[in-house]
Amino acid sequence: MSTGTFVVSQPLNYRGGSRVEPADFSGTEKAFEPATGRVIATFTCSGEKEVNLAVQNAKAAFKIWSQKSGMERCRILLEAARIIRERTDEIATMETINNGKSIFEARLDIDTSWQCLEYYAGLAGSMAGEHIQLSGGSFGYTRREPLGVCVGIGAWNYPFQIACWKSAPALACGNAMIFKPSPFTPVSALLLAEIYTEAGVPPGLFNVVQGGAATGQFLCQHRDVAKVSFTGSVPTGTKIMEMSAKGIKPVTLELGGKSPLIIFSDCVMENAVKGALMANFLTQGEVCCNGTRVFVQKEILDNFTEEVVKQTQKIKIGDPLLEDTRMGPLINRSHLERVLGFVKLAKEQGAKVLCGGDLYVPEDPKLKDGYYMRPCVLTNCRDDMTCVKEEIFGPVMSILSFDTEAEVLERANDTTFGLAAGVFTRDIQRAHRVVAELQAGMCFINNYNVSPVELPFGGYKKSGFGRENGRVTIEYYSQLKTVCVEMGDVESVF
Ligand SMILES: NC(=O)c1ccc[n+]([C@@H]2O[C@H](COP(=O)([O-])OP(=O)(O)OC[C@H]3O[C@@H](n4cnc5c(N)ncnc54)[C@H](O)[C@@H]3O)[C@@H](O)[C@H]2O)c1
Ligand SMILES: C[N+](C)(C)CCCC=O
Repeated sequence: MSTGTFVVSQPLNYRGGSRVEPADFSGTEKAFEPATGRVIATFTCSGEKEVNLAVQNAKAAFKIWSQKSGMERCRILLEAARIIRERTDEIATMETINNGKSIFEARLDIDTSWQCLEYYAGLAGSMAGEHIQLSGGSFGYTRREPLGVCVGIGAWNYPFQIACWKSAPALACGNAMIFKPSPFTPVSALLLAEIYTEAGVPPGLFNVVQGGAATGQFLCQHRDVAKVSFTGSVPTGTKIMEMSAKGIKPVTLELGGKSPLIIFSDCVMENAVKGALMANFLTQGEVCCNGTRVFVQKEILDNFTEEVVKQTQKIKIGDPLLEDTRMGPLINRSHLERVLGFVKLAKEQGAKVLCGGDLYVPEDPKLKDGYYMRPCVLTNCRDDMTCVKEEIFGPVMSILSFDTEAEVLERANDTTFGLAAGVFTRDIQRAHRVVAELQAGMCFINNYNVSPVELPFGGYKKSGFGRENGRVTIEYYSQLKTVCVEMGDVESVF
């Protein structure tokens, strides 16, 4: 498959074990190939009737799936993980075409997707309650039970990975899931649905409904939906929480960020520079946990900045399906304009552009309508500038200088977000002291944006709550039942 050739011809909803056209609709959407600006799919957004049908199917599948033993679920999830791994190139290609990220990166995303299924397959077999001895031979025990039909709502930056990070723990715990991708990236979740079916899940256990806000609302408000796991922006997260509050439904919110990356003067400079690039330019900077506020200790500011700019200018931008491309186009035209607008405002507010921050037009004529920009490094930044306070969600790094540990900690924490943070230093005591003070759910020491699925991921403050990945996520997709067993006679107080 090459850039500029793919079109979607099959239905994009998945219900009861196969692709279907929605029973009704609440509008239409177009999905693009960001590399060329071409429309690759025009699809109908699901209405209330389609959402009801998806819930009915999920409920029927839940009855079968929740009765299976953990080991039975484990085997099916392992088979799905195996198929994803085997089809990595095909899935990554689809992701690259619809999202714009480089094929090199998309393959890494698919790796953390099948690894997530493997990890929760392992936990499915070992999920267990407790036995508690009581007086007189009586006892109690706890059962970890599934919630029922869970809804997953995804963002467009990691379409396949988000679907896996939500569905793997949900299914491992015995739940069914209805997943709604972002209307910008509707394609790859269908591959996951087909893979689950091929691996042996009951029809209806994992369904895909397409659409935007209206479809999402039908899902969140449905009385038979037990839980909502959402990845997206803070404003939408607020609405999801309000809707869930009305139904007393548990929610997981994976929201935005404006994370600090702190570079102390005793760092290994080469690693710190690589870390800053990893923290800012993966997926064209469209990453929730990016460390976009790069605080650099004064003594090394000039050396660090010079090296970061040099490495940023070397990033190969272009056709994301080419093996040597490391930065593709942004998700769509309006987002590209928004990101360029942030750079313009940063300049007006006194920041200095050291490189990039402008449109990039690749030489290949088929890419001329794509949404490319050069990655940008800003200096002369102050904490009160818009580029330092707001989530840009594009390839824009803001460099700030600092003197002392106490000062940088105060400035790093001075934000309503709290998704991630990073520290580069050779001083092991300082590294741990600093991360203990950072108000962020995901902290990195001497690296950034790596994502082993064994580690819980999620935010503090307005970046959300609940976790994805790691053992703890089992608690977000299950509920605890306590059973108290009397072995003697009832001693009534009446
Ligand atoms: N913390 C994380 O793990 C994580 C990961 C990726 C992206 N993000 C965040 O996501 C944002 C970018 O993604 P986006 O632009 O797709 O976010 P968004 O909030 O616009 O949309 C996210 C999803 O919510 C749906 N939606 C929109 N309105 C809705 C409503 N009223 N009810 C129900 N569903 C609704 C959308 O259709 C989409 O599927 C950024 O802020 C980024 O930081 C967070
Ligand atoms: C895989 N990363 C880079 C840690 C991103 C996780 C999801 C955030 O947008």
